[in-house]
Amino acid sequence: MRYAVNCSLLFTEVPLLERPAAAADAGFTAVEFWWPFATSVPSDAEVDRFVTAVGDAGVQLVGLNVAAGDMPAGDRGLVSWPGRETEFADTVAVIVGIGERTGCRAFNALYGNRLDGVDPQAQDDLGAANLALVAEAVAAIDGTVLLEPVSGAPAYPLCTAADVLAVLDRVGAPNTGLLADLYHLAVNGDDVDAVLAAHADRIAHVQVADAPGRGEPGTGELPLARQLDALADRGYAGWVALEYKPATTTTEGLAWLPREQRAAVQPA
Ligand SMILES: O=C(O)C(=O)CO
Repeated sequence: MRYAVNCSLLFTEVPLLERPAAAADAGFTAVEFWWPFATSVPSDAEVDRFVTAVGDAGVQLVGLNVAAGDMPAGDRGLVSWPGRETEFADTVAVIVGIGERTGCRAFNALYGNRLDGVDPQAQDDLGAANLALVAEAVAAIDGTVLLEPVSGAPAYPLCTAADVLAVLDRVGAPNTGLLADLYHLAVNGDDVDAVLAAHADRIAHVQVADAPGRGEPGTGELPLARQLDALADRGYAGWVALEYKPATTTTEGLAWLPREQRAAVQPA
């Protein structure tokens, strides 16, 4: 497996711009981030600092979340949020620029919560249009748009792999894929083994955490090692990102993954 580490949930002991170097020190060569800026359209200087932090650390950025609103307040994406279309288009332009400069090619576009008083059909119509927009934009850099089922967000409508695949089928863009977060899928009650068996070819990125608790593998009850083996057997050769909340410290929590398995090379 080719592992990457999510620097929005791990290495939070140090400031965000120091995390790529912390990941490199721990033996990783690939990182991913949730949207790393306070606003959907950061200044050029903020983008420069982020790109420089990744480059100076010598790690590869292999996944980046598109701006998703105020995540600590509960927002989970702008894709299906009427009234924020211009902001979404502007932030897409920023991710394309970051992709050009870093080589990042996978962009996780969180779909967005259902909104009080807004017709779900209208949200889904906008969601399809915005996903088509971001897919077309990142196609220019050979990028892929990831769509993810999320747990712990009661108003987020995409809970299962089937929910995500139905949206992607509607969008119809070739450069989209399922982000199979094995934790979110399991917590939402999806049949993860069946998803991996039926849809390995549509999985463009994988994330792992154990459940309950969203801690590192081994802290819960999920059969993650077996499921990753099943994915490999079915030809999945993409990234597996560690996207969990370390039970104690990041370093202690990494004991489950021997250092020699942390470095990765880019999948062909
Ligand atoms: O909101 C979450 O839990 C996520 O995994 C975002 O990517």
